[in-house]
Amino acid sequence: MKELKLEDVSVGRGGAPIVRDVSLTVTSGEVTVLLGPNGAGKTTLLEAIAGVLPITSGRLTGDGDDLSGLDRVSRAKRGIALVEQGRTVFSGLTVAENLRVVRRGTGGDRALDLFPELGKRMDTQAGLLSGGEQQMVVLARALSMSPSVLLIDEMSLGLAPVIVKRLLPAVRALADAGAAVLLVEQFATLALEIGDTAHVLAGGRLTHSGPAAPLRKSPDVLHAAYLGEPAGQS
Ligand SMILES: Nc1ncnc2c1ncn2[C@@H]1O[C@H](COP(=O)(O)OP(=O)(O)OP(=O)(O)O)[C@@H](O)[C@H]1O
Repeated sequence: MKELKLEDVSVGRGGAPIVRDVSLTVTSGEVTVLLGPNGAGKTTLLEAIAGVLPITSGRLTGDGDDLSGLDRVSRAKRGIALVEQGRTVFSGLTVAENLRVVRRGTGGDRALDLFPELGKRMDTQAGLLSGGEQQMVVLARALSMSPSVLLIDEMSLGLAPVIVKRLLPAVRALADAGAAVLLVEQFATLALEIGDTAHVLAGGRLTHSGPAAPLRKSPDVLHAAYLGEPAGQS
């Protein structure tokens, strides 16, 4: 899949509207950053794309094909992978076993190219790794599935910025290798450094959409968008 497209997508939880009329495109080779305050609906939107939650209205297409009728497994088979919030390693299994759970093709080897430090920890129980190393396993596991669309939900949760700085270039490398990446990240400045396009979601609506580069130098625009003030639509 080269292009994932959302057109006026709305998503609810338990009957309550959470995400409203979101339109955005995630393209192969690019990192699309999705920023926004807590509770804005970022996780809800990623879950709707992955097929965990239904879309209430709007269109979700992959290379022009309607995906909304597909369940989560079918969307995964179409190449959509969701790296969920929180580190979700199988803590009782070794790193090698964690990677083997989903491994197919050559994705696992690519994962080791990205995080060579995991090579030395293959026989270690994943639950004994540091938080940053666990997140590497989670990313490596997603990569093992050779996804064409990678949805990453706040992988930095609970990690120090120095670790996040190690992980984000790997995300950039995945996009450079051809993946379409949609990255939800609380460290806005760090995410914008590796992003091509940025969207800000506040109160369930997009309040800013545009190239990532100008936002790096415009904290005021970012701040206004976080507060829900529409600015700089493009
Ligand atoms: N399981 C649920 N049932 C009902 N409402 C929920 C559920 N999970 C989240 N919500 C509500 O949906 C809204 C959006 O939550 P969501 O987790 O999508 O936001 P977010 O932008 O990812 O926030 P955060 O950055 O805090 O993770 C919030 O108001 C939240 O209270």
